[in-house]
Amino acid sequence: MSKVLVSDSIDQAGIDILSQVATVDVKLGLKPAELIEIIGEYDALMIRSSTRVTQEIIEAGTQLKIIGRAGVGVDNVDVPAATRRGIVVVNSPEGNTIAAAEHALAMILALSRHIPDANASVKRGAWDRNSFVGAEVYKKTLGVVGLGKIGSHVAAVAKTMGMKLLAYDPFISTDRAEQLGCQLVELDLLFQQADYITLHIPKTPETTHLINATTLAKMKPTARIVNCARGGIIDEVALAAALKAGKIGGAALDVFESEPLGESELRSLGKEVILTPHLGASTAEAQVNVAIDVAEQIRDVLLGLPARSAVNIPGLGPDVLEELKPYMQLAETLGNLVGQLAGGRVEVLNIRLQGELATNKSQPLVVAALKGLLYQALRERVNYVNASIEAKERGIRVIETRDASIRDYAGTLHLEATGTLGTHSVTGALLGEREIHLTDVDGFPINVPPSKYMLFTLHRDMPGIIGKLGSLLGSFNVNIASMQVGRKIVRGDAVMALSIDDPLPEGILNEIIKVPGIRDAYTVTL
Ligand SMILES: NC(=O)C1=CN([C@@H]2O[C@H](COP(=O)(O)OP(=O)(O)OC[C@H]3O[C@@H](n4cnc5c(N)ncnc54)[C@H](O)[C@@H]3O)[C@@H](O)[C@H]2O)C=CC1
Ligand SMILES: O=C(O)CCC(=O)C(=O)O
Repeated sequence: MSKVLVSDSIDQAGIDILSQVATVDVKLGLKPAELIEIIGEYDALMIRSSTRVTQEIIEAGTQLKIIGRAGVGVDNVDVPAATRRGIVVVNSPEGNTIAAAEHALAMILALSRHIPDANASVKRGAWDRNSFVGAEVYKKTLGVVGLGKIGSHVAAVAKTMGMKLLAYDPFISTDRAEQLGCQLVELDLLFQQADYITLHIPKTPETTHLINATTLAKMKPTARIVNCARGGIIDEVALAAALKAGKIGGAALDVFESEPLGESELRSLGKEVILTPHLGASTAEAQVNVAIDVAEQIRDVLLGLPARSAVNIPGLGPDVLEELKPYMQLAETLGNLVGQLAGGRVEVLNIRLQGELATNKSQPLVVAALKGLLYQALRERVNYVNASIEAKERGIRVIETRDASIRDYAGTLHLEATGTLGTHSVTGALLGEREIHLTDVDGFPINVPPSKYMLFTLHRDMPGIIGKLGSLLGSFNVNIASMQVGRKIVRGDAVMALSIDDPLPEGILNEIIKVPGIRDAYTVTL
C-alpha cells in the first residue's frame, strides 16, 4: 500500500480520502532535518504553507510521486526540483478563493473603522469613542493589483459597497476588467489615485518588493494598503518607515517576508496597522475545500490517473485534460512505437498535429509523444512532468508543425523520428472517440489498432511472401492475431503490420530478414 505523509494541519475530509488508497501519517511541526530523514518512505507529501519543500527534501524523497499543496501558492515548494525528478506538484486553485477575498475585504473595513484597536480598548475597560473615528469606503477608490480569482471577487464585492474600482493586471483583457466594473490602468496611476490598494498577485521576481520606498512615495498620504497575497511583495522596512513618516494612511498585512513574523517595526505601530498570522485561507469551508481537492488528486495519482491541477505539467488543466485524454494515449503510443522503430539514439522528433489537433491547445500531446518516445529508455521514470526536460537533456530536437487540412479523420498525429540508425514515421488517429488506429507506417497506408506485441516488415510486394513469413513464425510457435499489408503501388515496396500474441523469440528477426523479398523487420512491445 502507498504511504502519504501529511506535514501540515489538513482537514479530516482530506485524510479520509487519502486513507482509501494509502497509509496516512500525520506528523506536524517536523524540522527540515527530520523531514529529510523520513521522506524516503513516502509516495506522497501533503502540505499547507508551513512546510518548506526544498530541493534537499525532494532529493531525499526517492519514492515521491506527488506533492500536494492544500491551497493556491506553491512558493514553499521547489517546483523546478520536483519537475526534474518527475514529481507532480498539485494545488487547489479555487478552494480558498472566497476565504482569501473575504479576508482582504475584512481588512479594508477593519482598517477604515479601527475595529481591532477599538475592540482591544473596550476589552481593556475603556469607552473611548473619539480615538476611533473612521472613514467610509463608499465612493472611495479601490486599486486592485492582480485581477485573478481572488482580486475579481474582491472587486465584485467592493463594487456593491459603492467603491470606484481601478485595476492593474497586465495579463487581463480590458473586456474582462470592464465586466467586473474595473477600469484597467497603469500601476503608477493606480498608486496615485487609490484610497485603498489591495494586492492579489503571486510573488515572482517581478512582484518582489513591488511596494517599496519609491512606489509608496507615489501614494496618497491617506492611502491604505492591504496584502493578503504573499509576503515579500511589500518591502516591510520601507512600509514601516512610510507609515511612521505619515506618507501613507495605513496597512493591513496577512502575509510577511518571513513567517512566522519575527522582530518587526510593524508590531510597534498603532491603529493604522493591522497584522494577522496568514489567516486568508483559514475558514472552515475553505479548509474542507482545499483538503478534498488536493487529497483527491493525490489519490488519483497514486492510482496511476492524471491530476487535474498539476502546476508543473504545462497546459494540462482539467478541461483540456478531459478533451485531450484519448489523444494523449494516441500520442504516447505513437511516440513509443516510432522510438522502437527508429532504434538507436533519436536526435530529431518531428511532430505534425493535424485536423482538429492543429491548435495551441494540443501542446500536451507533444509532451505525451515525448513520454512515449522515452519510455524504452526510462520506463516508469518518465512521466508528463519530466518528459520535456528529459528529451532536452538527451539533446532531442523537437519540431512541431500544425496542419488543419485533413479529410479522413477529425484529427491525426504524425511522428517522424530521426536517429543514429535512420528515419521512421508513424501516423495515427482515433476511430469513434477513443479507439486508436495506426493509419500509416513509414509512408505506407495501413489501418490497424496497435497491440501489445507487433512485428513490422518492409518488403517487396510479391506472391508468396506472406505465406513464407507465416510459416516461419509458425515454426517458432508465434501465433499471429492479425495481419495487414500497406502498399502504394502493386508489386512495389510494402509494409506488413502483424499483431502477435507473444513477444517474438530471440534471434527470429535475423531469420525473417533472410526471407527473399523482406528487406527489414522490426519488433515492438507497446
Ligand atoms: N493569504 C492567504 O492565505 C492566501 C493567499 N493567496 C495568494 O493570493 C494571490 C492571488 O491568488 P489567486 O487570485 O488565486 O491567483 P490568480 O492566479 O487567480 O490571480 C493572480 C493574478 O495576478 C496577475 N499577475 C501576475 N503577475 C502580475 C504582475 N506582475 N502584476 C500584476 N498582476 C499580475 C495574474 O494575471 C492573475 O490575474 C496568490 O499570491 C496566492 O498565493 C491565495 C489564497 C490564500
Ligand atoms: O494554507 C494556508 O492557510 C495558506 C493559504 C495560502 O496562502 C494559499 O493558498 O496560497
